[in-house]
Amino acid sequence: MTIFQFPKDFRWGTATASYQIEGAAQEGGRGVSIWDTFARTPGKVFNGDNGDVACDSYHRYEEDIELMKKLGINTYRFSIAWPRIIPDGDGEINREGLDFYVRFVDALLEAGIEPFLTLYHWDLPQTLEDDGGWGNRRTVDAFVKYAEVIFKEFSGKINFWLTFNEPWCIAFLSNMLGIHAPGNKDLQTAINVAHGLLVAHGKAVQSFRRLGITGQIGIAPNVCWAEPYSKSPEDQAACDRSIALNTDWFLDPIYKGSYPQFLVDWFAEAGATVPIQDGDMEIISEPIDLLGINYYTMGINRFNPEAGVLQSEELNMGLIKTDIGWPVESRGLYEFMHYLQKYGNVDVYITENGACINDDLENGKINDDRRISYYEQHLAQIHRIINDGINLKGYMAWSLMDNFEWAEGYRMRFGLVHVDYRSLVRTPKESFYWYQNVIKNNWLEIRN
Ligand SMILES: CCOCCOc1ccc(-c2cn(C[C@@H]3NC[C@@H](O)[C@H]3O)nn2)cc1
Repeated sequence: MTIFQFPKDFRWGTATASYQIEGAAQEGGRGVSIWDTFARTPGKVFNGDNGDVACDSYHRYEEDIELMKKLGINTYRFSIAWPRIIPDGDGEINREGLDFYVRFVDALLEAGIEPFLTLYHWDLPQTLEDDGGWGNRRTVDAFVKYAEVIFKEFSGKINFWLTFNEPWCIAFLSNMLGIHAPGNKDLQTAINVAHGLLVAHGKAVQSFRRLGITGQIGIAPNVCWAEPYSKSPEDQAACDRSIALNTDWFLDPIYKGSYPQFLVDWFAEAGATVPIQDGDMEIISEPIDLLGINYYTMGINRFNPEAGVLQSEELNMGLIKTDIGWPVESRGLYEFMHYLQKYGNVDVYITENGACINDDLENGKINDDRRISYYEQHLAQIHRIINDGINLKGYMAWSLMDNFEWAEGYRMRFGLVHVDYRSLVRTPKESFYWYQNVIKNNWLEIRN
């Protein structure tokens, strides 16, 4: 038996997102988001699933908070649906939508749970996408208007703020690969989206400072850690490109005020350029207070000129995989956190980490041992990272409950709590009780 003791002020939490859990898509004055549109486009989402009902957390959030209290978390990461606040994107404020989140945040605080808010977790008002989306400065200005409404409403109640969740997914997964909403498949569009969201991030941080909003603000990139298949420079360079597109492409502008030149040059070869306007980089590099890091898996990559715009191919190395097909390899989290130190020993929270394990109910229980094993491995690496002196301040498991997993619909389950999507009955899995014990003890026991 090995015991890993965590720091006494370490934050333990779980994470969700508005479109994935709320449902009530046509209630409370909510407007249409790009995910409502994308999910209704034939062939985009498995089984034609959508977020119309999801986990019905819009109506069941008090039940969800009871589960959080039972779990013992002190931090809960969630997102606000922009289309509930300003339904057409940049017009009138929908007070009914704002009041829903006021009730929710007050209930979290009443339960002694710290709200950890993501302003944008992918549900862009469709009206803005129709007018060019993140590549149009109208959307940038609309985001700042939306953010300022939330800042003013929740200053003093919320102390942890994230502008964007997984900017690589927003820009490249959704606009170069076309796998997520809005489904574009164009490199220049993706680069325009990435730049637009970065300018929006910077302007929102400037507003946050100007308005004197309480707490700390940052952004939550998702990690792509990759190690070379061989010692060849070509394989290492392929890994460098993959890692940098998820991380450096966004964090270099924020922390250094410029894009990583080797990738700018790489994209120029492909005929794509960054639409930088005067003053943009100064705006983007407005200092932030924290980083959220989302880690799921890592790859062994090699150079392959046929492997997409980055010419970086991830190989199947025969590792154990989760049910969504991602290799279970916690070592990448440790390696990435040391890679991240090039931006300084900044305050970091793991804002997403978890396993897609599709175990179902058996005799009223869900024996998701594979999820427990995944968490054991990753929390052991978290302890190792802290022990190395890295400022890792907290951990939020993805996810509190099974939910709408984007293009995979409801077939892929990441939750510590099982959701029956017909009855909406929530059932804590064995991993819930395992995590409950880790939180209660504030230590991890690795079984022999
Ligand atoms: C076949 C080619 O494939 C290219 C990569 O395609 C993907 C798809 C999906 C992801 C992905 C999904 N998640 C989990 C979510 N994070 C945010 C939260 O909302 C979770 O639901 N993280 N990354 C990455 C890459």
